[in-house]
Amino acid sequence: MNKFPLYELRAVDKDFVGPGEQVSVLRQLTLSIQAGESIAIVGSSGSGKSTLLHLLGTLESPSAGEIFFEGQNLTKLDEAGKAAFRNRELGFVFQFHHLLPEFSALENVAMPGIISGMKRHDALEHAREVLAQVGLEAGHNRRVSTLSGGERQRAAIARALFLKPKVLLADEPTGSLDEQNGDRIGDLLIELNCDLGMTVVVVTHNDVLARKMNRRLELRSGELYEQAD
Ligand SMILES: Nc1ncnc2c1ncn2[C@@H]1O[C@H](COP(=O)(O)OP(=O)(O)OP(=O)(O)O)[C@@H](O)[C@H]1O
Repeated sequence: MNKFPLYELRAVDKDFVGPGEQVSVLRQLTLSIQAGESIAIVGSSGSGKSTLLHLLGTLESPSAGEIFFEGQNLTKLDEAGKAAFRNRELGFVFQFHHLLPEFSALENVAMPGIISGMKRHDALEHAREVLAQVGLEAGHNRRVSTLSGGERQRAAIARALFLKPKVLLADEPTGSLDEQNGDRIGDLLIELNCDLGMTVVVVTHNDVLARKMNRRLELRSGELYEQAD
């Protein structure tokens, strides 16, 4: 067991500097996330949910404070170090899936493996297994442009899982889906959390999805509040 929390945020600020003004989005955030938790980040539009997710994903850097991952100070990493960290530990899922429409689901899912130097045959083989894990075994040879919204989001989750990340960071993963498909994606995220012990952090406006997670953190006026059940 690692004695450190998975994530630890210490007095994190995030400001954006615009023309003539500075917007203070996150103020003095303190947060601990343990391995195996499932967390929803909620709050009104513009409250800084995506910004917080981007900080956890090292896609943005804090303006002040520090972010640790298993005791390692992420704030001290250079760009190459951050990229290596993201590849090794994180899977990302976004609202609009960001798959390549002209390639098959299988090729899209195998992409992180092929990019990281795996043999194409092995990458495709593993992609097949991961697609089965997300319930998309039947659609793997179809081009992404022919898949439904729910199927595309499953493929996107499979791609995020391909390199076996410890953490899945999802930004509005059900935002472009109807209620039923959104619900299924929420169940899938919980399955991955429970069955694989993967830590899941989702940013969402979807209350049903948020309630599936075991912790809900609400951003209000730049501060974080733990919501009670
Ligand atoms: N790169 C940036 N440059 C300047 N301002 C930014 C940048 N990214 C975010 N912001 C600002 O920070 C604030 C928080 O944005 P963020 O996208 O994190 O909110 P959110 O809670 O995810 O919103 P939504 O629910 O609408 O997606 C907003 O006022 C936004 O305009």
